[in-house]
Amino acid sequence: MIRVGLTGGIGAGKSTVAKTFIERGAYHVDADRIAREVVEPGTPGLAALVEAFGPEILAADGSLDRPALAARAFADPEGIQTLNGITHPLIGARTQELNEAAPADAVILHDVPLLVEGHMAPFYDAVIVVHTDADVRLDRLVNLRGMDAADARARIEAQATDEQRRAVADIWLDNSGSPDELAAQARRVWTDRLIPLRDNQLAGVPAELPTEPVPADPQWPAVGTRVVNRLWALLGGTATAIEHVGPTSDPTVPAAVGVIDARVTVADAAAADRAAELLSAGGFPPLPGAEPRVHATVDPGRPARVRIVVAD
Ligand SMILES: CC(C)(COP(=O)(O)OP(=O)(O)OC[C@H]1O[C@@H](n2cnc3c(N)ncnc32)[C@H](O)[C@@H]1O)[C@@H](O)C(=O)NCCC(=O)NCCS
Ligand SMILES: Nc1ncnc2c1ncn2[C@@H]1O[C@H](COP(=O)(O)OP(=O)(O)OP(=O)(O)O)[C@@H](O)[C@H]1O
Repeated sequence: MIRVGLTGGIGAGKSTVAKTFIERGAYHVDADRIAREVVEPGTPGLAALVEAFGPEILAADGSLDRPALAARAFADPEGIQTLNGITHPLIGARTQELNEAAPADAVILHDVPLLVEGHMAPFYDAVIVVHTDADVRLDRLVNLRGMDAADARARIEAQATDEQRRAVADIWLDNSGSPDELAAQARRVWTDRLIPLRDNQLAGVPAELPTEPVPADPQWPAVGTRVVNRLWALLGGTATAIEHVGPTSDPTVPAAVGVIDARVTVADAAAADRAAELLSAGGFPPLPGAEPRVHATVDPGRPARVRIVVAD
């Protein structure tokens, strides 16, 4: 199974991308839907919201009056913090249950608006960001969805910036064209990236690494940072240091083979064995034909090789 995070600012077009993947068999875990489940009538989540925001957030039938809560919660940063403090742990727990129920060959699509805000990017095999400029989103939310303009603005303000999303995006989908164009991009990502990634992970083999030098890519340091962050998420305390090394980490090289090389330092041989297991389970199986303790990614779109070294 692989876990793919899908995110984007409010109204960016995540639904179009999710629909395209679901039609192709993705196992959809939808944070907005879970957010509704955990505050249904009779839940501890709804009781906690009423205690924090008052009984005015309830409709006549006892269910949550969502616009009433939105008006209170998004009015100031403390309100947002209170809302998130109540709902996010409940959403996290339910998400975990759904992930555990996914079949072994699943492409789990975690549709989560606040992925960047929650610092969750390193916990996915791939992060997809759907991008639309904020002024276009505001226009669509107000004119196509009938959303209150002040509410839409407040949510955009409460969310991550484009720059923060770009920093974590393994795949960037631009939705400034038509919905059909966005769906076409999503179909290519599914076929050319996600399915090979999933199949490699199931087979326990890395994606083929390039061998020919190419002109230096200014994105290499940023990709290196993402790979290092992913490795920390996989290895945690098993590693003592994780670094982007080799030619793609050197901003002065004019050309290099486009592979992100990472070095994972561990304290002893037992930790090296543990790191190897964690890497294999997390999408970095051993690289066939290489010396022991050299692994490589299953992702064909982000070539990366990892060497585990035991500290002197
Ligand atoms: C305040 C609530 C009741 C308003 O409900 P409403 O039906 O108007 O919106 P809905 O839940 O469909 O969310 C629509 C979009 O608003 C944005 N949004 C929702 N909650 C938040 C938040 N806490 N911070 C920033 N943006 C948010 C997201 O882009 C989301 O996709 C609701 O959004 C809520 O319970 N939010 C807290 C849970 C949460 O953070 N959900 C986001 C996914 S984890
Ligand atoms: N390329 C597009 N051109 C015109 N309208 C679009 C386009 N993409 C999406 N929309 C419209 O913009 C609105 C927001 O799109 P959508 O619901 O897909 O975004 P979303 O990211 O899923 O939203 P949310 O953050 O609320 O979950 C919808 O009304 C949708 O029909």
